[in-house]
Amino acid sequence: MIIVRNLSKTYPPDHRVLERLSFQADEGELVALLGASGSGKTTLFRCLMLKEKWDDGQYIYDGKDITGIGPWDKFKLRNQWAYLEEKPQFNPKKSALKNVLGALLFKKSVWRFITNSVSQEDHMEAMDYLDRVGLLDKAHEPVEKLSGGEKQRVALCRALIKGARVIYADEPVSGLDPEAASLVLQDLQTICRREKLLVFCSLHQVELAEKFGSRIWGLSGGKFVVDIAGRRLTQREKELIF
Ligand SMILES: Nc1ncnc2c1ncn2[C@@H]1O[C@H](COP(=O)(O)OP(=O)(O)OP(=O)(O)O)[C@@H](O)[C@H]1O
Repeated sequence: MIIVRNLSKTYPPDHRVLERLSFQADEGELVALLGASGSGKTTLFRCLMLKEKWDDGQYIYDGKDITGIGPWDKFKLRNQWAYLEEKPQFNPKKSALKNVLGALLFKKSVWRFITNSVSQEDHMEAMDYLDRVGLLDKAHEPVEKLSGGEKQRVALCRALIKGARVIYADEPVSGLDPEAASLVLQDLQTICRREKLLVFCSLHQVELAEKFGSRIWGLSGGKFVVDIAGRRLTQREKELIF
């Protein structure tokens, strides 16, 4: 699904953050990305979402070379990608359902989004997606009253309903207690397998990467120092990453 060859990224004037990264990642994979603070995890995600310019490298998505595509093609592709951040942005006073409906209407047409014209079918679809992430009973709660883990699941729901095929989850469980963190990652894992999505998830906690990643990457010094199928890391691997 994604093939990257020799991705390099430097921030001006000469801070080289990513150094000739190459990889292939496919649908159904949950790639847990580990790395110390400042190792370049967010930069990597931003590069893959084409929000940052690359110095160098080749980017193949779904068999097409998208390295130098123009703004319109980028816009179309970005609809297939979703970014889940540590603190998701919502309209806090609106219910979970209305926040999810917003993403659905925007997908269908910008005009419907602006006029907020919701059909019975849209309503059912949004409820169905909330059900998939276990939030049916919170559908009518204002988002500001939801817990951190529940907010993440609303964000995941918005990503799913807009039809995302690749999800970049940037430290989605920082700030959550261990139980809530596990629940969010479990949802991501289930949905990744069931809907055959490709999920990249940056994490600070090794145990969570070991438990939920089908693959684990360790980023250090701008390079992948670990790229393995999900399993317990050895002490040596941990030392390479941190
Ligand atoms: N817009 C920018 N301009 C210049 N330098 C930047 C910019 N964004 C990030 N950096 C630098 O690039 C390096 C990597 O940052 P990045 O945010 O990708 O790391 P990270 O692994 O996501 O860190 P954290 O785990 O703390 O979120 C850091 O040294 C950071 O200061």
